[in-house]
Amino acid sequence: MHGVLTRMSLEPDDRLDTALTSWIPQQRWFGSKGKPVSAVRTIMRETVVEYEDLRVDHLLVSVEFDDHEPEIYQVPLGIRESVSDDLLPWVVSSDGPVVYDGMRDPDVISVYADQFATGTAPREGRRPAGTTGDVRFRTMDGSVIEAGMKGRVLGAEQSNTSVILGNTLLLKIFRRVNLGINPDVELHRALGEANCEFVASLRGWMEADVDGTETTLAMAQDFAAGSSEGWTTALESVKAALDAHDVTVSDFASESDELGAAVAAVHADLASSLGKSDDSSPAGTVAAILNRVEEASAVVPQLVSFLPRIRALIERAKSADTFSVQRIHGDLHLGQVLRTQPRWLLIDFEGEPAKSFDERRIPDSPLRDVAGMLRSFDYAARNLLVDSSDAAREEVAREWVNRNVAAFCDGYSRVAGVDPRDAADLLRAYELDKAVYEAVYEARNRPTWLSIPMHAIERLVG
Ligand SMILES: Nc1ncnc2c1ncn2[C@@H]1O[C@H](COP(=O)(O)OP(=O)(O)O)[C@@H](O)[C@H]1O
Ligand SMILES: O=P(O)(O)O[C@H]1O[C@H](CO)[C@@H](O[C@H]2O[C@H](CO)[C@@H](O)[C@H](O)[C@H]2O)[C@H](O)[C@H]1O
Repeated sequence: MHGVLTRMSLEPDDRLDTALTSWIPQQRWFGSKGKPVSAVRTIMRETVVEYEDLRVDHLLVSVEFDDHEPEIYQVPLGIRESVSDDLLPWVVSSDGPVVYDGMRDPDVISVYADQFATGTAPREGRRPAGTTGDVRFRTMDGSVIEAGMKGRVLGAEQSNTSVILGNTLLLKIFRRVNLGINPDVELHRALGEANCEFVASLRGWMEADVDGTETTLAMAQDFAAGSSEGWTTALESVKAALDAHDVTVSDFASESDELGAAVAAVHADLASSLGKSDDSSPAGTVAAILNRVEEASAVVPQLVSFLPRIRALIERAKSADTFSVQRIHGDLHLGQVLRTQPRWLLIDFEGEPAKSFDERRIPDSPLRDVAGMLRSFDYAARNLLVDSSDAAREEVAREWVNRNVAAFCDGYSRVAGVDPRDAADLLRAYELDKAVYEAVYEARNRPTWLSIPMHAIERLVG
């Protein structure tokens, strides 16, 4: 263990809770978009440091709703008398001292970096406040995290907030906090034990006991400097193909083949570290998929007319052969893979944000991850066409998808020894499940992209 945060006396702060009630729902990482928040209640508040012009408070808040269970979110806050213009977009409240999203301030990021590296010892000129708190910083055996690293928040915000420290580490603060060990830490640790070369090494994590349960708050792993996101490189290839009306001009197929091989290797390592069972029956899996589809129809009414055909597809998948289940990635898509010079890396093993940790730990078929990637090839090709109805471009997009799906499955089969296309009905059921999940995601977050999964659902149900 390398350090503890210090705790300030926990004065109730109703005004801050009120400000957070309107601020949190506007954040990209807020998972329950569209559901009205009734209140925000601070459940843990620890002052990390307090010195002349900056105080850093680490907050866990319970976001409450009228019609469903509360959700816990993590909000590292910077507090200053006044802030520079670049921090203005991140202000939570300026009623008194200015309270803002600390992850946008390099000084606040340095405070966290130092807590990771140096434990309780404050840097010169910084005065820790209060008594010892509950947040703990852990490092993997043999990993050294140096003090004094500077950091910056990584580009676009996603489900969580990631910061690059010293160009060597990536520190990800989980925004939605579920009680327990985050699967991202759990699976990275298991893959490290299996010496898997297709993930970045886990170096450390931050945790606290929340409601008496050891709970992951953040994780630090090697930063793959100079890597490119699979989504970005795939889009470049699609764009070149569409412009030239030729899928071979900027060929992505060899990348897709290597990616398939990398995903199969990660699946093999997860199975060797955490086990696998070979005779799962499809009945439970497909029943769960149908259940999700029916729930999703309440959020996306356009799904209702597809329900009879969806039920027929699910019925066919029920009679599929038994299949293997094991721990998998759970939310695999082109935004979850990084191309480094020698190889692809898989990132973000958190699983599907909408599921509880217990649900994410249920062993599942590797076909779910394969289906996630197949859906992502379709996304890459189609998102450039959402506003057009040009048949020739649509044809090129379709060819691009077919070519890359085939290459991915070829690469996967070569390493896994089984071809995912041989389990066609189950694979289709998993693709449908993902497309329905995406329809809900797009309806809530990017309604102009809803047509992408809706087209796929239409195609999948035939
Ligand atoms: N180890 C890494 N090295 C370099 N960049 C990374 C690494 N891990 C993640 N990233 C970048 O950070 C972004 C967010 O990471 P991710 O784990 O997917 O977070 P989130 O849970 O917020 O989706 C990724 O899209 C990728 O660009
Ligand atoms: O933020 P996460 O990585 O946890 O994933 C969520 O957001 C993704 C979008 O950022 C969403 O992915 C969908 O859009 C991607 C393109 O932006 C595409 O590559 C994926 O195939 C598609 O599913 C993901 O579903 C959601 O969980």
